[in-house]
Amino acid sequence: MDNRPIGLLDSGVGGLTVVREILRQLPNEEIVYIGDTQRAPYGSRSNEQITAFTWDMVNFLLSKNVKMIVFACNTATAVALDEVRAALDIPVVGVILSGASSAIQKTVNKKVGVIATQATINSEQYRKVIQFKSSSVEVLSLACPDFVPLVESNQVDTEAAKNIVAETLKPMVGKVDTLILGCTHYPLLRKLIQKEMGQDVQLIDSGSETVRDVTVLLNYFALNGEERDSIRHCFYTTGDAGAFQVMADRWLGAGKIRAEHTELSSERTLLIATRNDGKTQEFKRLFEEFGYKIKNLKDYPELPDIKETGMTFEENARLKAEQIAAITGQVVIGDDSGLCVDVLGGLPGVWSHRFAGPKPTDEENIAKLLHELASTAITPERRTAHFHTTLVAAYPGHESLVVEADWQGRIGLTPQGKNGFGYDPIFLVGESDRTAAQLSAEEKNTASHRGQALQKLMAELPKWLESLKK
Ligand SMILES: O=P(O)(O)OP(=O)(O)OP(=O)(O)OC[C@H]1O[C@@H](n2cnc3c(O)ncnc32)[C@H](O)[C@@H]1O
Ligand SMILES: [Mg+2]
Repeated sequence: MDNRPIGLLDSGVGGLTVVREILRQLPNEEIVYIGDTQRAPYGSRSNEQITAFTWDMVNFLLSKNVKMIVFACNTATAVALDEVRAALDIPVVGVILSGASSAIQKTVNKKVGVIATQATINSEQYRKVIQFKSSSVEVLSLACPDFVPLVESNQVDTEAAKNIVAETLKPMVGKVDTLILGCTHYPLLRKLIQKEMGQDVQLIDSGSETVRDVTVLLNYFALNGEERDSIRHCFYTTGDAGAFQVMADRWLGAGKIRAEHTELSSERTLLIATRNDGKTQEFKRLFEEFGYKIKNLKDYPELPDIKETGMTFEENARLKAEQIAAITGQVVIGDDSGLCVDVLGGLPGVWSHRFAGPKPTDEENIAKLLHELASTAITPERRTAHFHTTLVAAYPGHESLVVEADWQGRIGLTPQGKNGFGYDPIFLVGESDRTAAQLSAEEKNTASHRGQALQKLMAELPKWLESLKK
């Protein structure tokens, strides 16, 4: 027995259709619900944003001590479920598998339709699951981007809703005998959808199918709640609590639950232990994609200068990250990077910044390097080099997370290009004759040592951040 609540997340009010089933089928379970109404709809957002927002909701639910998380949102399931599930040690359930399985059981003519948001359709998750389980079933998919806004703005009973549903479903009508409502908002439009598709078409509510899986998991992991009087459900929205309440009253019955407004800490801020503006600019763009804001040491003038006394990139990155984390008590990302030229045995390497002296300009470092290579390395084959980045995420009292990446290229004969920083004007990328300083910021970030290292960091960071709570 376990009386902790079940956490449900959704981009808005759609997940209430799952709540209704939980209240009906699992009366001993307490619910904590978070709807990110403020940032809905999710369906037309990028995968990076959907994943970042989903993590905001997951972290919120974890702070409420939930025993299981239900993604009551197809879009979040399609895009972020696997990542979240791998990172957490409580059960995490999504809506897609259950809806797909039910459709396979119910179709007679083996033609199943899926209507969902653009992101869910793009992910092809329903098609993949259905055809993996039963390759003879044909799947017809249709994105309905206008449906969620209709529901979120409480317009389901209007003439406009009727017209939009009719117009949108045209390509689906007459083609299937079973239709998956692949978005938890859509059951709120059920009557209109049924009318348009015809009474013979079976509509599958993927959310309510999911509750069956929740029941199985509660039994399997012995997580069922006891019968008790003190059950208090908590419903939170990042948008307007009043508007959410109207939808909840209508869908669950008047006065069944009380909605509260909450903020999600979406402006997650990470401190990067650097004073280098060029690097900071790159980190800013890269981290923004994942929903993080960043600060650097210039935002904290009182912090000491950390001496880079290490002999390796990792030692230096650890020095910066771990010392600043110890002082500030927060998560800090440290980075040490540099240019390693093969014919110089890897120099300037960890000394890249101070290659030409204690406080050189980028031009002085470049001039010194070109001078070193002038006599020994004339042919392009003798001028091979790579940039290296080691990234360290540190938090006091915890093992740091370390990742690294290289970017291969050659050293040019003269500086070319104005973008980037440091040695970029003489770094010919790969086998090309363009320098890193001739690439746009996007081009550089996609390929560079720092961009690649950050991709690796982001793959592991959620799990590592989670481990800090233990
Ligand atoms: O220690 P912080 O404050 O982070 O700033 P820093 O400039 O000293 O940073 P590093 O110790 O990592 O030294 C990296 C040097 O290597 C060079 N470098 C690193 N990444 C580069 C890139 O993407 N493009 C060009 N040069 C780069 C550049 O000269 C940097 O100053
Ligand atoms: Mg440095």
